[in-house]
Amino acid sequence: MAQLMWRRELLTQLTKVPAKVKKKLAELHRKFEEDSTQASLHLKPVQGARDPKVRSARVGDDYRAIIIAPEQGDTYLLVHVDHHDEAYQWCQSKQFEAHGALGTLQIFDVEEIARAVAIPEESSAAASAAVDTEGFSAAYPLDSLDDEALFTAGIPKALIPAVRAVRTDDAFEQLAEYLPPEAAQVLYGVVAGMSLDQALEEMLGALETAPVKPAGPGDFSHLAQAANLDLVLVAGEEHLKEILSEDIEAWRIFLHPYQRKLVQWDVKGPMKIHGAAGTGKTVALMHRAVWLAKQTADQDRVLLTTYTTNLSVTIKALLERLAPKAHQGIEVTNLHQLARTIALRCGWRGKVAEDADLEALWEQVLSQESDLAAEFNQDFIRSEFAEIVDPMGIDSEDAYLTTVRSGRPRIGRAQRKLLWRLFARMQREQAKRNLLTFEGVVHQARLAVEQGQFPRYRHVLVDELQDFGLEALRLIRALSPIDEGLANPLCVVGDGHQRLYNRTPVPVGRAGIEVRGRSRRLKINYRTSEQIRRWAQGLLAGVEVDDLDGGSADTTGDRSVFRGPDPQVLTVDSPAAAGGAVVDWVRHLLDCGFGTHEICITPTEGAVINALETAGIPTLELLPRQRDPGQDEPGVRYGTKKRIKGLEFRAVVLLYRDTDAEDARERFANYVAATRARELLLVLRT
Ligand SMILES: Nc1ncnc2c1ncn2[C@@H]1O[C@H](COP(=O)(O)OP(=O)(O)OP(=O)(O)O)[C@@H](O)[C@H]1O
Repeated sequence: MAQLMWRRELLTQLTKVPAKVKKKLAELHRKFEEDSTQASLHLKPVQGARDPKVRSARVGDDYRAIIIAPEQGDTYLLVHVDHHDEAYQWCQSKQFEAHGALGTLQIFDVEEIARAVAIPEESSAAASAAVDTEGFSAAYPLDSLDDEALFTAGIPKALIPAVRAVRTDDAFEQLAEYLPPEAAQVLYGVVAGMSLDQALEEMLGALETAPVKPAGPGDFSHLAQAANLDLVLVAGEEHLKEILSEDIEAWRIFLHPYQRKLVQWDVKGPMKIHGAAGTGKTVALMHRAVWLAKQTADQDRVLLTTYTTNLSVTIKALLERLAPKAHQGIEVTNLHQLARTIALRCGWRGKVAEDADLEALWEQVLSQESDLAAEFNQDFIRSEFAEIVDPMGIDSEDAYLTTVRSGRPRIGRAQRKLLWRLFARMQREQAKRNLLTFEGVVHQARLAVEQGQFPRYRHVLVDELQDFGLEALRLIRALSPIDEGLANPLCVVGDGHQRLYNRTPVPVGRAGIEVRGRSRRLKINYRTSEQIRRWAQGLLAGVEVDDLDGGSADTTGDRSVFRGPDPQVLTVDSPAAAGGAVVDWVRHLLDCGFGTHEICITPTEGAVINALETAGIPTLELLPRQRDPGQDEPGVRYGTKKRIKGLEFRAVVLLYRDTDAEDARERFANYVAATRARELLLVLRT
């Protein structure tokens, strides 16, 4: 039986073609599955096409589908649909080849590249290759790769001379636009200083299986197993219907090969995925949850937990779309909800302390122990409790004396002993009133699970791990079957650049979650333009960012899949001036066709919101525990930087105070805020 693989870009084209054409495409697909002889399918060679494998099929009076017929095997590729003339024009000078080293499909146009960048004569390229491989000149990082290495990196043979001619970053950036995307990614890694092997592993995620190599450039039979960025094998009628439906988003069906490998990585112990904002971590985690749920017995439970409520609400809705059936087997919640449920089910009957409760207790404790308290700054006492004692579940002097307090001001043993008296008193006062902080509830839940009062899950998956404190890590460890030796017990995902709540990085290893050898980093940004990604990354220049397990996060080779305008940075001298600038900008965006729901302002600033309302532009506050209603409810969104975490918008206004640069926490928050923007970012400095 023949197979027909579909190219990702068809999805965007499908939104523009009439329903009749989509129906014809579905018929064509079915015919392939039934009988692929070219006579029955009426595939016609395209006159004058550079690549002899190009065929066209009629899908409506004036519409043609472009199909690539294999030279070996029985896998065909549906690569384009358009009006007759445009479709023929599109495929005229392109080549379609299965790459001999990577095993992926590559589409390239030598003529187009020659028009855009100068390609040297074969002979001079060969001469320069000979010089470089003998090590005489290594002026540009790519010089270290000879022709064979460039081929191994995924460059089609016909494009090797063009790559060899590159001598500067600008020339490389220009050429990279035209290279097959996976090859461009590998070369970006090399240009950033990686060895070829490293770049192949880091950028394409070679985990353990080598790609299946095609018998020749016209053999597409192994493409389904290759690290293709943009081909999908349609699996059955339902899948086809889904692809042809209006609202299919690319993330639901096209995973980056690295994401795909992580989704289906069968591991013996806990695993970790990290990566900067927008690199598709949540998408990979959701697909993994579905993959696990589909192979789990009915009685076994799968847990997916986040730190913030808003992200868990968003994930729940996305999972329903991703897997209408399998999502029912996945429990989605956030850490505090989870901990509270466990604690309540296990008999805890207390109350979670509000900020006001804690404030009143601190005042009491500090006045009762005024001599002791006078030895320290009061803010220091409270923050030491909130950031160290409470989240780490410290309940004895010994534990406090020996705890690691990374990121906190240094204090000696004698000072710790004095401080402990205050903390112990605070804990006693809480216990008397049956009050627990959120961290305290997490601690109770952890104890209950460890004592066997609450059943474990078969698979546990965690997002926003950077905000989990030590007790929270211990809780998720206890909830997963790590100690039972079962496969895929726990998958944790996070990003040290986005730590907003838990100030002190806690390596997962400290909670007994051993991920060595099972940790991978995603590098390709799908959300944000390259310009916004770089600007946001610049906000954290000089800040040490951790990899969630005691190492540092390496952003070498990080890239966005698309480019856009530079962020606009304006200085304003008052909130009223900021309001005026925002109104002008939003009006301009609305004129360009943006919906109000696609624009977001952060943090909340009354003068700006009033200015919009006064100008007749509706606004909508992003609320806790609620999903963004999307286009159903118009209004320019606004909310705190914490609230918009986990969301994304076409355009974002970031109200930036220059003093933010002095506070590491604000720098992280600004990074999170800026990386919510997909296309446009306006930064208003005050
Ligand atoms: N393979 C993919 N194809 C297309 N789009 C993708 C893919 N993977 C992720 N995306 C899109 O990229 C955006 C970011 O993805 P996701 O939210 O998973 O990233 P993240 O790493 O969890 O981000 P953050 O840490 O900033 O919250 C989303 O719009 C998502 O739909």
